[in-house]
Amino acid sequence: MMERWGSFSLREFWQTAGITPFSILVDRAKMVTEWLVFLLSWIAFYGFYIRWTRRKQYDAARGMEGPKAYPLIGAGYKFLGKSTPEQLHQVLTEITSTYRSPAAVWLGQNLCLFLHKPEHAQAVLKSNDMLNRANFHRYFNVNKGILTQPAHTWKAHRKMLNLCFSPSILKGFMPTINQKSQVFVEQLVGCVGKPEQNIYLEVGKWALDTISATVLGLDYHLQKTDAAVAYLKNIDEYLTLVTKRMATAHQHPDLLYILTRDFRDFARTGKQFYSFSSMVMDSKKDFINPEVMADFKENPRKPRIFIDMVYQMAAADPDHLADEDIRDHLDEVIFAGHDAIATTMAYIMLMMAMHPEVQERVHQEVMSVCPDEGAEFSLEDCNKLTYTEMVCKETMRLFPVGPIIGRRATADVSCTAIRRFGDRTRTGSIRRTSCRRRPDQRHPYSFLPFSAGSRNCLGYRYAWLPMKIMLAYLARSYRLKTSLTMDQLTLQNYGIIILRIAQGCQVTVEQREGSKLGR
Ligand code: HEM
Repeated sequence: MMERWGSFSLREFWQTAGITPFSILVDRAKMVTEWLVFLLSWIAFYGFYIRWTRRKQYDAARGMEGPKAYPLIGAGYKFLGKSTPEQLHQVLTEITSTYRSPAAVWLGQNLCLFLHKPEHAQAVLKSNDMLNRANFHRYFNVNKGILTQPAHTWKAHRKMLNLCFSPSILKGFMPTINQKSQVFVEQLVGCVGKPEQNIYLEVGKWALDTISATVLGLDYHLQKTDAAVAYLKNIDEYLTLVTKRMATAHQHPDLLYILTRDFRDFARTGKQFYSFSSMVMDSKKDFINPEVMADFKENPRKPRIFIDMVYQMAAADPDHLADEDIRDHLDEVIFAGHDAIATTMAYIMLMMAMHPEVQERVHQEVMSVCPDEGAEFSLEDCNKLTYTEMVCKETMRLFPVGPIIGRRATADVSCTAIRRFGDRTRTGSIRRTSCRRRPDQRHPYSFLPFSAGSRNCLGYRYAWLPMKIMLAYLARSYRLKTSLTMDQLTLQNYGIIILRIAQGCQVTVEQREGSKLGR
């Protein structure tokens, strides 16, 4: 009701006095109620929509074990405040050790199934409807290479890139792999007699040097210079930021992430991460000459080293394989290749240092196959190193560098114990294995260090060569020791897909009697 004093209304009088009149309060309450009704209807509608479009997933998850899920957040609270690699490892281990496979974990409104039974892993890895990587790979910000591509573009590329690790190519790598391992043991003389130290960086340099000189065909002599040190040191910071983002819900949307301080650090470390592939692409700039192009055209199925094959694919299909895509292919193989080999080798060395009797047996085997310190190992020699291979496998069983394989279903897939799960369901498969059974009684999918199925590790045949050869060179000339024990090791999970031992490769290095290295 408006009473007027001359030309001055009562409402204006109250407002001048700083008091809100009752009629205005009623107006506001009405407005707030209208907004609340709108918001609640919208939430109800959205909830109904989610429930309806994901009804298959809700059906599938019913009856499965898993942490309690709440509306909107699902079981996301499990990751609350758990954003460091150690904490992430603990959460993931807790989930897989508490709930039976397949365990249903709702992350927000997305259903993630954790499978850790060999039969379940087999059903997933053999299925043609499970060839897409899980969504969390997007946080690495590299998504057009062979490792991350969606299945429809990946298939043709993988068919070509399989040729890069054919027997004839691997045979051709042997002198370089030997030479790089020889450099490693020569450099290790510098660590003899020093107190216990983490030599992970040295192992990383060896791995990157070997990958560059073979898979990329470019020898930068990375163990003799510091050219790769910044790249290698940057990796953990980059992966820590990716891990934090994955475990922090409000950092998921790109629009919010770019406002954070972490984004600035991610951009900086990302630049360093891509610096290696930039150097490689610069080195290859003048590579595509008419002669090379003619060879690409005439021999499209000829086995070539990885980098040449990528350039051949780009020449054949320039519209779909631009410079950016070439860079992603290179970044992914450089990272997937060197990091997996370096971490696995570091753990094998640590395990040998912890188990002297095992180390002595490896030494004996190497000496029985190729005792001369200057002599190279052949492919036949490598095949004879059976005990050495068992030591590598046991280390990979205990510390698989890729502990989780994340895949996304594009159609219904059924496993023995999984009823059905539909589009957009994510599957995290944690590999836990048992060594108690006799090898012939074990399920073939109970030990998968390189995964299995058509999207398994591209470089698994190659990986065995540098690992066995470096280990043989090492065991021939050195003895490693450590004060660490198994229960002191701290496990970390980076970016959900990478397992690390926080202590790296903390050892003392002793030169064996009779070794002439550095003398
Ligand atoms: C000890 C050494 C290695 C281990 C334990 C390892 C393990 C793995 C695992 C578990 C995967 C995931 C497979 C899946 O999703 O099913 C993978 C993928 C891959 N690895 Fe390896 N890897 C190693 C060395 C290498 C090397 C040396 C290279 C290259 C030179 C390489 C290149 C790749 C690539 C390109 C993929 C993606 C394959 C695709 O998506 O088609 N890896 N690796």
